[in-house]
Amino acid sequence: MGPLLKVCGATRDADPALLAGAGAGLVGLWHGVPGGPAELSADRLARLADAVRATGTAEPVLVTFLADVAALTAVLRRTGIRWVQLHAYQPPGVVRALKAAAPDAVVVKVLHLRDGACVESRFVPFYTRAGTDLFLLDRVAEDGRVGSTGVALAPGDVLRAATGLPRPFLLAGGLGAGNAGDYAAATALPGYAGIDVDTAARAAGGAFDPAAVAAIAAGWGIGAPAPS
Ligand SMILES: O=C(O)c1ccccc1N[C@@H]1O[C@H](COP(=O)(O)O)[C@@H](O)[C@H]1O
Repeated sequence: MGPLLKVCGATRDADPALLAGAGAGLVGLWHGVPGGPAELSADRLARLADAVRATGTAEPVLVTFLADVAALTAVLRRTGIRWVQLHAYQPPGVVRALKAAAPDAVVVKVLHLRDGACVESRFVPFYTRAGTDLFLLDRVAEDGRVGSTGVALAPGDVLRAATGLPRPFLLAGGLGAGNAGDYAAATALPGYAGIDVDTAARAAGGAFDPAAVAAIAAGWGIGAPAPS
C-alpha cells in the first residue's frame, strides 16, 4: 500500500464523494471537538461515515478530543467507524482501554510539536505498548491551539521527531501541494505512511476544493486509493 492522503473536517453531504474522487483515502470527521467549526452530532457523524464508506475507496476517521473510553466505544459501535484519531493530550491509558474495548479499532495518536520539540516524546514507548497503530505529527500553534493550524512544521523538527518512531507515522500541519520536497528526508523514513491536511484542501470560502485536493495528492506522489 502506498502513502495515504487524509483530508480532515468533512461536514457536507457532498464532501465524502468529492474528497474520495480527488484522491483522499481517509476522510476525517470531527466528533468531540468542543467549539470546532466542523463538529458533528452523533447522527450526522453516522450519516457522513456511511457516505465515506459508500465511496468504495475511502475510510472514515473519527477525529476527537474525547478521552472517555465508554463514550468513544459507543460512538464507534454506533457509526461503524474503525479509525480513531486521538488529537488531544489523551494519555496512554486511553489508548490501552480503547484497544481493549474495541480491538478492531485503528488508533492514531497525535504527537504535538511545539517550539521544535515533541511534547509527548517521553511517552512514545507507553503509547506504543498501549497499542497505538500509527502516530501523527502535528503542530501546536503559538497560542496553544491544536488541529488545523495551517502552519507548516519545520522540516528538521519533523525529521527529529519521526526518526526512530516504533510505529508508522502520518505528517500534518500546513502541508500543501507545493511543500512535499521540504519533508523529503522524513518521507524517506521507513515508517512514513502519508499526510493529513485540512487548510490547503479548501477554497477561500472554506469549502473543499477538489482541484486543491488532487494537487496535494499529486504533489506528494499519492496515487488513487484502491477500492475497499
Ligand atoms: O482541522 C481541525 O481544525 C482540527 C480540529 C481538531 C482536531 C484536528 C483537526 N485537524 C487536524 O489538523 C491537521 C491539519 O491541519 P492543517 O492542514 O495545518 O490545517 C490534521 O492533523 C487534521 O487532522
